[in-house]
Parts: sequence; structure tokens; C-alpha cells
Amino acid sequence: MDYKKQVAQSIVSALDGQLEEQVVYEKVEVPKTSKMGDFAFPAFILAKTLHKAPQMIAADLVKNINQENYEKVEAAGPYVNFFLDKSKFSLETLQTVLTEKDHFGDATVGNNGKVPIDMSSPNIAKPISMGHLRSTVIGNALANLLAKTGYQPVKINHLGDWGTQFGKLIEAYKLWGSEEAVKADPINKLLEYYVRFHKEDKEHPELDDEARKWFKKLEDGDEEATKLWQWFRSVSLDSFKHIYDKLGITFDSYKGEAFYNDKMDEVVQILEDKHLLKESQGAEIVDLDKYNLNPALIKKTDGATLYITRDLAAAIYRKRTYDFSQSLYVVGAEQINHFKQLKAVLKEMGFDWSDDIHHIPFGLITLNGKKLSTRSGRVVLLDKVLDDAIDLAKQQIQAKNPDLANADEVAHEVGVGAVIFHDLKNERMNSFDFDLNEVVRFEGETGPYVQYTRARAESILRKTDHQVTVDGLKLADPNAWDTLKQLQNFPDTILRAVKEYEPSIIAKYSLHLAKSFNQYYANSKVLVKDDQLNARLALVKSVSIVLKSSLNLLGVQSPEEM
Ligand SMILES: NC(=[NH2+])NCCC[C@H](N)C(=O)O
Repeated sequence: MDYKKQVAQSIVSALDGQLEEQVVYEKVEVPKTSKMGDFAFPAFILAKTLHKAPQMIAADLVKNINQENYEKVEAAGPYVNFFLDKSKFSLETLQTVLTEKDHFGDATVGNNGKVPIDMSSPNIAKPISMGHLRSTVIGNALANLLAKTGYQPVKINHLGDWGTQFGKLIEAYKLWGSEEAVKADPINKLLEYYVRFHKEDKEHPELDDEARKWFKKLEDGDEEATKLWQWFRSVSLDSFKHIYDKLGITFDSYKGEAFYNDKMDEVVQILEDKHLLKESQGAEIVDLDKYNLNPALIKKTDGATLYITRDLAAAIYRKRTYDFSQSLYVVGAEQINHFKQLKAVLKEMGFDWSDDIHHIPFGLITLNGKKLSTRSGRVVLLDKVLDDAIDLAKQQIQAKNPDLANADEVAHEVGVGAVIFHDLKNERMNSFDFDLNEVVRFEGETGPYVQYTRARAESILRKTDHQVTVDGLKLADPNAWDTLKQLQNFPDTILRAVKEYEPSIIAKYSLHLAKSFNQYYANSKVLVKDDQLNARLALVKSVSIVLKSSLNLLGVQSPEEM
């Protein structure tokens, strides 16, 4: 039920069609506090046409409005305030949630369109960073949101498994590496070699020439180089998968940069045919002056291809494979220019679908105010962060509920959920600081708080043998009003989150719903056996359903008990 539409229609008929419904609909507001009603119409917009004082217009409107559908309609200065009929509203809302359950909020706007989401995409031979974590959890939440609204998301892990850094790594390994050492602790060892390379090449620039040679060999299929590369790739992938398992996130494809090696000749060919390639100091570039962008470097002097060349091949491959309605790239804001260049080159190549490519950028995570980077070796090992979060969750669960049977499983869901939720409650583009003790708290704006609220709703339902039915859902209790309105807003909230590619909208929504429900529960006696018992328990059940759906959309589990 679209109550705003109902309000707009009431106004239009009271005005005898002097304004279009659409115009009125757009003007109807939601007042700051519910004391001023659930909707308000600024009558002063009619002052010029009607040559009357705004207060008069508001007062006249109130007289002409059919009040039947409302608790009351009143004029307040130049505004008309509408108070919805709470009983009717609760009946309609609770009935919808209880019958649609998990499907409440499903939509069809996506028209089954396929949407590849380039997400996570860490680099081989380096630990997966907090930045990759952001990409992973934002991408996963967007995939869930898209699926709920009728799209078909395809989660692609575009592994950084190709590029000049592999030349550096091979050179470093040849100089300082040992097979046993790598086998014992793959990622940390490989990182150590890489960091050492970047220290030593400052004094020995000849190292860079060697590294370049190794990369060229790799591109030419040299046996030794290829073998080392394959080994580095497979140990790295094992360690990434270990973390994805912990996060509970899966991918539909692991086609990384190397997959496009044999698909780049075609890219270069098209660029040549369209006379887009220019020589510049021996390298091949595409001039993007008219887009106000730096030229895109397609081929280096030694013929080695680049990150953007592989992205061009990948974009074309995805269009051919999925015929996508849109194609998303969840990658940090530091790559904004890269994606602008990518879209511009595709456009120059004559691919109109380049407009359907969207870079979904996000801000940095800092740790105690410091930026994290791999080169300097200041990496936060994600695996450790997750384990610490699980430990913290376990301590709190043991204190609160020492008898909980599946405490380890719940601690995992709460600890990991806390890290994911903390990431997603911040607007994508905001940078934020990460302090684990804040993240895993059971109070405040945290994932565990929402999980705890939902578990509490379930425990209330376990306390009674009353079976909730969809009859008798009229709930006039003003304490329940904010919660009911939140529930009713869920479908719209989902659509907004999808439209803005902004999971934080769902995270904030779930916090608001949890908070309003806790307030309701503190002020109303839910389990008293009177004629509204069914309606109150229906509210509790509905809150549980919607909190669980919200958490699941974010990729966070929702334990029944904690
Ligand atoms: N198609 C892409 N460019 N995806 C993003 C890749 C991210 C890259 N591997 C990095 O860690 O910076």
C-alpha cells in the first residue's frame, strides 16, 4: 500500500483536479516528527494560483478532504498534516510481512538483466587487504540487493594475477627465496620478498631491469617463469579462499587478469583499425584529450601490455558472455581515473554499452588514523582481524548467555558479521577508522546490536505458546507506530539502496528498526493475554523477519539465539 499516493489522491479530489496527482505526490512531505502527522502537504504552493493566504488554503483543504481514511487531518499554519489510521495501517503492514516473509520487499525492476560485479579482485602473492575486504563485502551486498530486485548478478573475482609485479616477484624469489620457506608460510614469505625488492631497488635500479625481463619472459610463455607464476598463484588463491570461506562469500567466476592474455591482440587490432593508437616515446597510447583525461597507455615500449589493456579485453568479454544490462566495478576511489579512461576508450572504440559500465568507488579504511599500504609492509592481515573479532564475540556471548549450546558457531556469525556490518554501515565513499573493540560491541550502532535485537524478538516468541495468525492485526498502540512505519518502508528502502549502489542505506535502516523495536518493547507489555496479544506478537514476528532479511542482504548471518 502506497500511503503517500493515498494522501496525494485525497488532496487532488479535495482540490477538484486543480493540480495533477503527480505534482501533488512530489510535494507531499514526511514531517520531522510524527507529532506533526505522517505526511504533510505545503498548501502555500497554491497561494499564487488561488490568490488566497496560505493558512486559508490549508484550512479550506481540510474541510474538503474526505477524512474517512485517516485518524485525523488538520491544518497547521500553511501546512495540511495527515495522520494515518493506525489500526488499518498495522493490519495491512503486518499482514503483508507475515504472508510474504523472506520475500517481503522483493521487486522486479531488474527485468532479469544480468549484472557482472567485479569485486574483491586481490593481487596474487600479496595478502588480501582491508581495501579488498571493502570491495568484497560491498560487492556481495550489492549482488544480494540486485538479486532481490529482479536482476541476475554475476560475482566476478578479477584476480590481479598478471602484470609487471610478477617480474619483480620472480626476480626477488630467484635472489633471496627458498622453496621450503614459501611452502611453510606462502603469502607472508612472498610479501617479504616483494617488500625487500622495493627496498633494494632504490639503491640498485638494475633490479628493475631484471624484473622487466622476467615479466617479458612470462608474457612470452617461458617455462621457468610460467611455473613459478602458477605456483605463486595457486598458494595465494588457497589463502584467499580461506578468507572468503570465513566471510561466507562465494564467487561465480575467478577469471583474473591473466585470463585475458590471449584476448588482447583483438583489442589492439580494433584500436588500430579505428586509428586510435598513437605512438608516444615508443609506447602505444590512446589520446583522451577530448574527455579531459590523460592518455591511456595500451602497450609499453617493450611491447608488454598493461592493466587497462586487460580491462578493455575483460569488458568486451563480459559484454559478449553476459549481454549485461549494466556492468559494475567495486574498486577503491583511487582508481576513479582508470575507470573513466576505460569507459572513454570503449566509447572511442564504438561500444555504446560503455555507458552501462559503472565504477562503484569507495573510501579508505584507516587503522588508528594511518593509511594502509602493501609496499611499506604495513598490512593488516584480514584473517587475523576476523579471528580477533570472533574471539571478542565469544567473550561477550559467554558473559551474556553461558549456556548457549552452539556458542562457537554463533561467535563466528557475530564476530564476522560485526566486521562486515561495520564496513557497510559507512557510506561507501566515506573513509573510516577501524577499531575492533568498537566494531564488536553489542550496544550502539553495530551489527551485533541488530543481531541481538533479532534474537531477542525470537526469544519473546519462544516464551509463549500463542501461534501468530494473520487475523486480528489491529495495533492501535502509539508506541508501536514508529516500528510499524519502518516495516512498511522496507521495500522502498531496498529500491533506494539499489539505485544508489549504497548498502549503508540498508545497514542504517536495520539500526533504526532495531532501535525503534527495542523502545517499543521497553514501553509495552507484549505478552499480556488481552485482545491485542496476536497483533503484538505479529509485530514481533514481523520485526524478526525484516531484521533477518536486512542482515542477510548485507551478507550478515542472523543467529536465532545469542
Ligand atoms: N577490473 C578491475 N580493474 N578490477 C579491480 C582490480 C583491482 C586490483 N587487483 C587492485 O588490487 O588494485
